Amino acid sequence: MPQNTAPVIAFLGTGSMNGSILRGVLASGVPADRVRATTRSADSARCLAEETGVQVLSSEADADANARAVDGADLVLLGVKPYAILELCDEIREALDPQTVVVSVAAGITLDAMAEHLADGQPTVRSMPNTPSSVGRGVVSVTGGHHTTPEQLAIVREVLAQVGTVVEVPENQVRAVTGVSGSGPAYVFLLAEMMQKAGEKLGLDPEVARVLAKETVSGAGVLLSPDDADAEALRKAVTSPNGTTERAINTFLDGGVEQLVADAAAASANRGDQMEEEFCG
Ligand SMILES: NC(=O)C1=CN([C@@H]2O[C@H](COP(=O)(O)OP(=O)(O)OC[C@H]3O[C@@H](n4cnc5c(N)ncnc54)[C@H](OP(=O)(O)O)[C@@H]3O)[C@@H](O)[C@H]2O)C=CC1
Ligand SMILES: O=C(O)[C@@H]1CCC=N1
Repeated sequence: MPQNTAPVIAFLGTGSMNGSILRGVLASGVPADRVRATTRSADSARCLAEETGVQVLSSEADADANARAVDGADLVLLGVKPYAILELCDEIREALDPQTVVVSVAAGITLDAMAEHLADGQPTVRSMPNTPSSVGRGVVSVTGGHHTTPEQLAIVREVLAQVGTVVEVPENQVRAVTGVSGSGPAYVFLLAEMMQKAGEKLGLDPEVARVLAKETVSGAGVLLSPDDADAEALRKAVTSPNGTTERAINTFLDGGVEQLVADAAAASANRGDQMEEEFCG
């Protein structure tokens, strides 16, 4: 994306997720002056501005921070907690240009609910990203709203492609995306935490166990990175017949790990459904 024609992006609510996308966008070469951001507290605005060089406004210090940030923006990424998304739509509704595309990264907030809280015809996109976006290795789904043209969706895809792989899904599959990749990095980090604890139980020094667990998980992630990488083949390459790994893998499988992972992904997806009922009515 040529830098001088990069769309102007406003990140409203720039914490863990929107902050990851913002960092990924900047790392891809988009100049800081094409980006603005908001947070609630003045402290987090200051920290983010110092770290990134982006103009960050705080709603605590300026009640109009969000409305100011969307002025002249081509894209607006809503990254507050789900319960606050529709209120934020109300807040910025009058300040938005009719062509500005409003992208929500929130779990459990539907395109219909967003449309009800924005001006008629405002283009919207529902997205489900994940935090590896901060290092350009995110995976993110997009679903265009009723008033979003293919060209507008293409611009959103192009921006999000700066921070990872983009897939397009129908809205009824966002719950599944959430269960697999939105929440997914936490499953992998949990595994790393558990591997560290297992190492300690086996007698390793805690720091040595931490390094072994983290390097193993991140190294395995790198092996799985190429487009044609195959998780099953990579697993088999570690697993000698009647060797040590086979015993470990069988312990996982006999303990029901496959069902547990399916149940965990379904629990995440179901919580997304529940949030739709709670917040979108
Ligand atoms: N975390 C993740 O891995 C993922 C999160 N999401 C979605 O991202 C959204 C945000 O989650 P997450 O990033 O984890 O949450 P965080 O709490 O980390 O970030 C929320 C941000 O919103 C800011 N904020 C709160 N109220 C306002 C306001 N009125 N105006 C401007 N900014 C405000 C907060 O400011 P301050 O820092 O000052 O409190 C904070 O920066 C959620 O909707 C979630 O469903 C989606 C996919 C993955
Ligand atoms: O935990 C959550 O609700 C958010 C959505 C997906 C990842 N984090």
